[in-house]
Amino acid sequence: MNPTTPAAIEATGLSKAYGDKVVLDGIDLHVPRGTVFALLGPNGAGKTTTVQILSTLIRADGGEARVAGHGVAAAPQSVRAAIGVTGQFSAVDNLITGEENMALMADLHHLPRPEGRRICAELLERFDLSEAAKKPAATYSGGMRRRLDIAMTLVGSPEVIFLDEPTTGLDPRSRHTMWQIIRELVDGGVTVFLTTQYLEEADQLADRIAVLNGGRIVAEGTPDELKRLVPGGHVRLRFLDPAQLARAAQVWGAGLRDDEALTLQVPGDGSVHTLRALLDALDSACVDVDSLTVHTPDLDDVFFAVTDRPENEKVQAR
Ligand SMILES: Nc1ncnc2c1ncn2[C@@H]1O[C@H](COP(=O)(O)OP(=O)(O)OP(=O)(O)O)[C@@H](O)[C@H]1O
Repeated sequence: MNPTTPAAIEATGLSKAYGDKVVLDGIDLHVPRGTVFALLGPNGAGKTTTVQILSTLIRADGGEARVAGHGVAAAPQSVRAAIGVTGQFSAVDNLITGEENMALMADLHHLPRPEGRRICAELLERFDLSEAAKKPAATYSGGMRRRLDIAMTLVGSPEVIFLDEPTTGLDPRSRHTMWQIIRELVDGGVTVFLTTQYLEEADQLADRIAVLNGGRIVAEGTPDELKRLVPGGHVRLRFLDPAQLARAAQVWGAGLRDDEALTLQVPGDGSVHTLRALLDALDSACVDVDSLTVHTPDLDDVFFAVTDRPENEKVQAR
């Protein structure tokens, strides 16, 4: 990253409370231009609140933020001119057609009519909505509506796009289409700030991920850095009867044992070498294994590890 290029999003010490409830307790953010940043967190962690502050919809109680080079408090109009926001509550008007929704956005951005029409037609085509363009948005599927929402956002050629849970409720195919769209946006130089509850989504898309919990960022890093925060993988062995399980548990005192599921979880990275040693040891102890599954650490493990921590304890990813 060129240190002279200002970041797309820069925030220090952002705080926000509703009455007694502290929602954000001093969060710092740094999102370089042309990258995807994912903000993860459990329900109610403050993800939407963060997006609302950065997109000037609400004011922070404390701290500072700059988006696309403009202060959110000092120059909200300049921030708004440089960003696009698609949220859980989309801007799509269901009563009018896709094309009319797009034309409204072109008017809002004061685009001259012919240019506006051209841009809208191009975007409808790009998001595979040309055929449905003359139908009311109420007849669109969830995936089509999200695509229309993003297409509408792009009419204003934003530098930074906030996507608040862009794929919640979409089926796997529509979710993959949306991921592809997001990748193409970034290839085109846009910065994407994404909130999601889907760890796989952050893993797939984000250059950097921050996990918000209890009003603070409790972990931050690249997906790989975050995965390194949790201990290595494990192998889960399933047995046919309690006697076999008990015998195996004697071999691995340290394993995590589930008497109901008849499983024993033992540390292991799933390499052929480890698996061979494991099976040899079971053979020597005359233990029959019904099946085994290998589990390598993923973002789920990170998420549960860092959101289980006592509040305010930040884990540094390296
Ligand atoms: N206008 C408001 N008045 C009072 N409390 C609010 C308001 N807006 C948000 N909150 C509270 O702030 C907390 C954070 O909400 P926020 O919507 O930012 O969370 P989130 O991480 O986006 O959650 P979700 O994943 O469920 O969308 C919640 O406890 C919510 O109830």
